Amino acid sequence: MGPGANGPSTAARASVVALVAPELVPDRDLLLEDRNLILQAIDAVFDGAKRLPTVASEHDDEDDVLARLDPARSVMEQDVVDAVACLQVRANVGESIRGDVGVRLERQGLRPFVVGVLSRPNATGERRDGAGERLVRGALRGRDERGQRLVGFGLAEGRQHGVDVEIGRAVGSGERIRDVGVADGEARDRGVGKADHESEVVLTREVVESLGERRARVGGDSSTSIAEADARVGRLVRPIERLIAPDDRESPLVGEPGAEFGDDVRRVALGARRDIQNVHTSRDESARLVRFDGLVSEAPDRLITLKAATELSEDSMRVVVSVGGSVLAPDLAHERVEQYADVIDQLVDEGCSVGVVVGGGGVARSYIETARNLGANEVELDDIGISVTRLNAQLLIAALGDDAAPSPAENYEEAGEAIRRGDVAVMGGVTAGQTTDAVSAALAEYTNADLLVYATSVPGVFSADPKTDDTAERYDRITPAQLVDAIADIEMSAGSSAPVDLLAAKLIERSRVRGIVLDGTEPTAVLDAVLHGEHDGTDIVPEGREERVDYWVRGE
Ligand SMILES: Nc1ncnc2c1ncn2[C@@H]1O[C@H](COP(=O)(O)OP(=O)(O)O)[C@@H](O)[C@H]1O
Ligand SMILES: O=c1ccn([C@@H]2O[C@H](COP(=O)(O)OP(=O)(O)O)[C@@H](O)[C@H]2O)c(=O)[nH]1
Repeated sequence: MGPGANGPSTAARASVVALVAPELVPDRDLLLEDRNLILQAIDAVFDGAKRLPTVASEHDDEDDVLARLDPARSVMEQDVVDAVACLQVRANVGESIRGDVGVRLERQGLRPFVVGVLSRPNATGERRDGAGERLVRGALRGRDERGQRLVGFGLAEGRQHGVDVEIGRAVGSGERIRDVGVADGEARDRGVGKADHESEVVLTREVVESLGERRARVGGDSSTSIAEADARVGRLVRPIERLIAPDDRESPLVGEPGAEFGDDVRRVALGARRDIQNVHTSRDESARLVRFDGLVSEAPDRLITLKAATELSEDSMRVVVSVGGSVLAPDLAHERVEQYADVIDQLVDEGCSVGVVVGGGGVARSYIETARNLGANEVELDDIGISVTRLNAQLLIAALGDDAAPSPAENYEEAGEAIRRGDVAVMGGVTAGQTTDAVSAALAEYTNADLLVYATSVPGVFSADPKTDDTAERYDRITPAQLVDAIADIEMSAGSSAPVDLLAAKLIERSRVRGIVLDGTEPTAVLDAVLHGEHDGTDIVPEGREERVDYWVRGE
């Protein structure tokens, strides 16, 4: 099914997907096709009068429920993607959305648990005349009374006057979550025990399971499950959840095209850099909003504009993190790898696009030494080193789960694609004659990264090797040219040690990316450096880049 085959709203959506992430278009089509199947399944549920109780929360519980949400983790966690449900509510649902849209995750044998409230049209629960389209969404996380984690993700779109479509998505552990339901606020507020409201849709576990089994083709030879496709589209829309507060009411973006949002034009995401001029951003209490005039006028529907606009967040900072093998897996302890995955998750949650390049560390050196003693030449030794870096990359991928592309990227193009898709790209070495330091610098250059962080086993770049020279002094700040000088004399053989290798330094010099070399033994050091610019290592500051004081993700 091609974009547009489902009428204007499908076309609009497809065009936005094409705008912000061209490579997702096939997935989107897949999703829509599957969504129709899901709809049919839902109809069958209705027809069979197999309705389940609507969200059974008492109104007063709401704040308590919301207070228990755990905002720190991402929706797309490895352990919660087992069941993905796409819900498409019947066409008339918008007519009756008056109160909140609730998502219920119900576990077998336990009282239904309302994970959260997706949105609230306005404070009084009344419809706003003439307010036009609105987007409601939420990422809802909580723990039930037994401490098990529940995650719900919902995206609903509606219009005040005759909704055209509503989409909800919920993600939960298949083990624990039996049903996923979306019910309109009126029904919810009444605490209806039986589903008797027209707009209620309940997707049973059976439906999820039967559809989840179905494999669908996505382009060429590859195939993917609904869950995979949906998770990918989920990552596309994830920035929306971050950008609009759950109680977002009358978003200024749902205003007149061309409305002013101040002139604090700041960072824009890759898509904006490529395609869109004239970006205005502003902040208000509840949301960070971005507007770009061109798209507003071209967009078929302002709702979609809102989606695209929020996608291109000012906070979308691109970071490449180089994690030395010696800091990622000094002794192959899983805890350290997990800590790094947590740090990367947090960067993603903060709105960063992240590429990670993983080194080979002591394991690579051991292999190289053994192979050298066996007579292997330097290129062969490098190839062995590369294999180990990729093994280490796989450890990190295992820890990152669904946030990461499933295998280490083999080249920069692949890594760049993964990043544009919204995945964390993880890679190891690529070619003999260099180290992963150079890979990181090249990836930063290729993806036009804002920042390149080297998490290594020394606390920065020194005037000499600090492990052998007591008089070595750490540079707080260094230009790429000075970096080249500082490391020019370090020997370059397979497995050799330098804070950053010479090729990397040259690439940094060429691309003028800002860099930091820091001690990555404590993974949170990377977080502080990226989010706040705080670290005890060495800043690599290309000439002419010193002025960027608003650089950090949290520009305080
Ligand atoms: N001028 C220098 N400044 C900092 N470190 C240096 C310098 N010269 C050599 N080194 C060595 O570079 C190494 C960098 O750490 P390494 O173990 O290679 O980390 P990673 O595995 O993170 O790449 C350290 O062993 C350090 O002793
Ligand atoms: O693109 C690459 C990356 C790595 N390597 C080899 O793999 C080893 C281990 O990688 P690296 O030094 O980056 O790991 P680290 O010591 O930084 O963890 C290097 O010494 C090289 O021999 C390579 O040849 N090409």
